Amino acid sequence: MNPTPAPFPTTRLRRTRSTDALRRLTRQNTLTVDDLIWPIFLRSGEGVVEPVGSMPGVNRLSVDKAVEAAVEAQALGIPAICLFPYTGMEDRTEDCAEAWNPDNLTNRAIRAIKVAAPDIAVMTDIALDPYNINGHDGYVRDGEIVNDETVEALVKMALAQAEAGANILGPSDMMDGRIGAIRAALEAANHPNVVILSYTAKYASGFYGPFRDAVGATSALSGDKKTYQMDPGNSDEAMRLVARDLAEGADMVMVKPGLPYLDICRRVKDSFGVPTYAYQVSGEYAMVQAAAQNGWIDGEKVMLESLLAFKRAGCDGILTYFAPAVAKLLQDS
Ligand SMILES: NCc1[nH]cc(CCC(=O)O)c1CC(=O)O
Repeated sequence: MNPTPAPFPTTRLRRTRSTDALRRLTRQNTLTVDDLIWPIFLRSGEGVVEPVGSMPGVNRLSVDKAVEAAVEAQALGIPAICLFPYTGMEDRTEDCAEAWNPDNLTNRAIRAIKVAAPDIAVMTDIALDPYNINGHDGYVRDGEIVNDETVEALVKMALAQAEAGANILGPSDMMDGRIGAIRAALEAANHPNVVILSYTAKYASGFYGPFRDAVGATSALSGDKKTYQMDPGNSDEAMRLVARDLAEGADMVMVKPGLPYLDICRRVKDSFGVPTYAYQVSGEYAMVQAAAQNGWIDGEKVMLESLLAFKRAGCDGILTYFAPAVAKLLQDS
């Protein structure tokens, strides 16, 4: 379809923009609370709400406070919450065994949230970085991030999370073959309905900086993640990754970071037509908040506009630290 507008003044494209009613009537994309996944940070302790310096408005929460957040999110109509543990050096070992401890921070939080807010979908992160002595998402052997051995550990981590009651597993590690291995293990362990939202096109990005502060990974990480996360120059490779992950049993796919990679979101949606998500990551959030705090932009407007952009680019939903703020705004409007 390629409509040819009649010449001016028969066609005046401003006509349909001239009133709020007409603008609403002709709007193609809208943002709703159903589009939101809220990432939260967990930490040990009780009654703890600890601000993350580089992410104004975001806190690390002890399990009891995370439960309160989940109850609030459920009441706001947010469909899913995503859990990330803050860990210190004492939680990190060479074998990363804490990652599949049934009583680790994430697994305790999943169980508590499923009791208090049973209707909200609980999503998790699968990667070894919170528990790895060197901060990498996979095992490091002689300076190399090894693939296959890491996948075996990721499967154990995934099963422990499914066992705790997680609804959506989010492998964020970018190892090859992990989706198929996790899917087979879930089927074998009688978890047929656990969803895999694969971090499929995850780029080696500078936009993850504040997140690494939030989870305590900044000082732990040695080197960079370029041998497993994608090169920001690539686009075709993302299509091959999506095809691969779908073939291995992913139910939903993700592009990450968000705004700088909207072209990838659009290509994925057009090429595959599958449930497609974007992660508006910590650095994107921090940029908006910092500029808003300085009075340089209208934070609320930019928040809504940036999230609507994901819908326009074809995304079915967005992981965003703005989720509760947006949900409240949408409720009031
Ligand atoms: N596997 C770790 C992980 N899971 C989500 C994020 C980033 C999220 C954000 O920046 O908001 C990262 C960081 C990384 O890969 O170093």
